[in-house]
Amino acid sequence: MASSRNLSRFWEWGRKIICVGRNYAEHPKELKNEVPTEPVLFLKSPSAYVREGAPILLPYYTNNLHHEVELGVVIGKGGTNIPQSNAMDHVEGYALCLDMTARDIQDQCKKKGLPWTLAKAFNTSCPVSDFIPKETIQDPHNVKIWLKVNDNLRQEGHTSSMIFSIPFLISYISRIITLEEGDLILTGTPKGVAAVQENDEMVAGIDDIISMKFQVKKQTQ
Ligand SMILES: CC(=O)CC(=O)C(=O)O
Ligand SMILES: [Mg+2]
Repeated sequence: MASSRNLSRFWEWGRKIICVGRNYAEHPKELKNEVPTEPVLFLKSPSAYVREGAPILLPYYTNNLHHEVELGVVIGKGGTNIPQSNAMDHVEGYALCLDMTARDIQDQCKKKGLPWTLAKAFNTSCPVSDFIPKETIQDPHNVKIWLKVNDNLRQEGHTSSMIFSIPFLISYISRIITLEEGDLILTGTPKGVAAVQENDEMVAGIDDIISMKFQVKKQTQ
């Protein structure tokens, strides 16, 4: 029994969104980044959450907004220094997520040694599906995540290709940042990231377990 409160609308809790980068070797390779030997972590703000029915907004300062489809892990029981051996007891469920990324801004930040906040943490940068109860996904390291843009398949990856497993990530993160009920961990994206334009329609899914649809719109000032 992980949670005392109902996490089926975890995005309304306003908790942390902790993202893992470069967790599928093929993705850092396609961006000519090094494959990590330790998890790469960054955060999104709770205002990054957006749900089906509302648009993903193109930030006014980017010309290259990329999609990254990812498996999200919803934390049900918080903790610090969580051992890998019981890390899965802290999981309440999952969600399909997009880590929307202003790639041109991220490239500039990397060159200047600046943080990725503008590239990764802007409003609507974290579209999420409905909550998926833990029992629905027997093995989170054995599902396919996919994303289509205007009906063209762009990303298709298998969670068995993650470099760092979910128990390892929970344990690693909790030694640095205390995990709380309602936190969301994005576990990294497989290859195939690419740009979206205004009015593009993205449909993403986890096998045939869940799918979600979002449209991209220009931000009106
Ligand atoms: C280079 C990145 O943007 C890393 C990232 O977010 C990922 O999922 O990998
Ligand atoms: Mg990502």
